[in-house]
Amino acid sequence: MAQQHWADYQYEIYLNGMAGVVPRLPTDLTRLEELTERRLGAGPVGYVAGSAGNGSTARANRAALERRRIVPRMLRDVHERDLSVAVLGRPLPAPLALAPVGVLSIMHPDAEPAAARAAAAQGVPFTLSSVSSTPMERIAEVMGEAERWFQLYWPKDPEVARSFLNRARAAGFSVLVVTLDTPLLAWRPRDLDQAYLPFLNGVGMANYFTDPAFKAGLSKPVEEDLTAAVRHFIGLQGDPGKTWPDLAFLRENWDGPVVLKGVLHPDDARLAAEAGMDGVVVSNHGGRQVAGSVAAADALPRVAEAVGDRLTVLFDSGVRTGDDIFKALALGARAVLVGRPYVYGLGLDGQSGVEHVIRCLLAELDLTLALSGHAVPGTVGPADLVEDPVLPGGLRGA
Ligand SMILES: Cc1cc2nc3c(=O)[nH]c(=O)nc-3n(C[C@H](O)[C@H](O)[C@H](O)COP(=O)(O)O)c2cc1C
Ligand SMILES: O=C(O)C(=O)c1ccccc1
Repeated sequence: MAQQHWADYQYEIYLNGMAGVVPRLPTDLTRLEELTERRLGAGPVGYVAGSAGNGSTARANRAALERRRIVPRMLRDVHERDLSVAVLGRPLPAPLALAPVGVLSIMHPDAEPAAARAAAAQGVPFTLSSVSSTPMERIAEVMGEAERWFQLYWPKDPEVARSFLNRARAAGFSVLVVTLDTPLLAWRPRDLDQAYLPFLNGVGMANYFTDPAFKAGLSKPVEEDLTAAVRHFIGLQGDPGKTWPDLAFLRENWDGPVVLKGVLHPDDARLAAEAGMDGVVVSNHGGRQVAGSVAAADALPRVAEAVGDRLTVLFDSGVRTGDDIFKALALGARAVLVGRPYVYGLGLDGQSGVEHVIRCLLAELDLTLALSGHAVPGTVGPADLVEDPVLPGGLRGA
């Protein structure tokens, strides 16, 4: 893969400025949420920006990253840099993938295909949610050969689960990301206060409504009884009865890498390794599930220490800037997933908004590496960080 010079986005922006053109979206991605709040409808924005309980987990995610500070090193020849990494046997141009986010059609009519095209254009993996507004086969069409991962919400009916896995395989998805932290939806006040949940109107059901095994469980076609079809989805979706031995099903039905998303405890990471999994995503679902949960960045070093030599450790929840990615690498992640920022980019400017978000994150990461004395991600480690003694978690960066 040709090495990409991510920091060139900085030059490109200044050069465009000489022609009187400034970026359509802010380059400080922490500003995207506020812009989205102003420009998009209250229901969709509340659903995307909202989190569990009083929002303390989402704030803690930011605080745990902000509290850690980079200690730059000088005079280390950072002239030539290469951000590429191998993740689960896949060569990636940088330690970044787009996180699985459901129902993207509420943010932009171009929905998942726009985000998938943006990821493909930048060479970054796109992770398709089970609960997408576009069927997985359509994503395969728009992505061509580009790297794509499939996120499974493990349905109760094993025939539907098997069918999803077979379809994802046939559609060229390489890595299976199985989300464990959402067997039920948490208490989410912003959605509850507006009584807003997109999939109750059938939005985000594309994979289900095109699935033969799912449709076999309906007494009438979806077009004739949408309410019954949605009720069937709710009955299947999430299974709080599952336990670790059930993971054998995944190994039997997926021959590529399997990653468990939503692992926070080092003992769960060890159980994942014992179950023959290939990786974990240290994540608290962007603060959307357990209110009061440990911040994802605080859980990361202990998980990396427990299984870093056996499993691929990925990270998400709270990444907003290139220096956040640097910090996650230093805390033991091989690569990070980003959620809301790309969804805001999509909502504000479609495919080019998503590309802007990817390019900002990676330009900033490239420059942060260079200015901190690193030419490649692999040399970043715990010695590059200190914990800010004057910033107790939670006081800043919410
Ligand atoms: C609107 C929204 C929908 C999401 N849908 C899914 C989903 O369908 N499957 C999943 O595994 N995670 C889902 N997530 C969680 C993301 O994959 C990811 O863990 C989280 O967004 C990371 O935190 P961040 O938004 O702070 O980057 C969703 C997150 C958001 C914001
Ligand atoms: O809202 C979410 O965080 C999420 O993961 C989800 C769960 C069910 C359906 C759609 C999205």
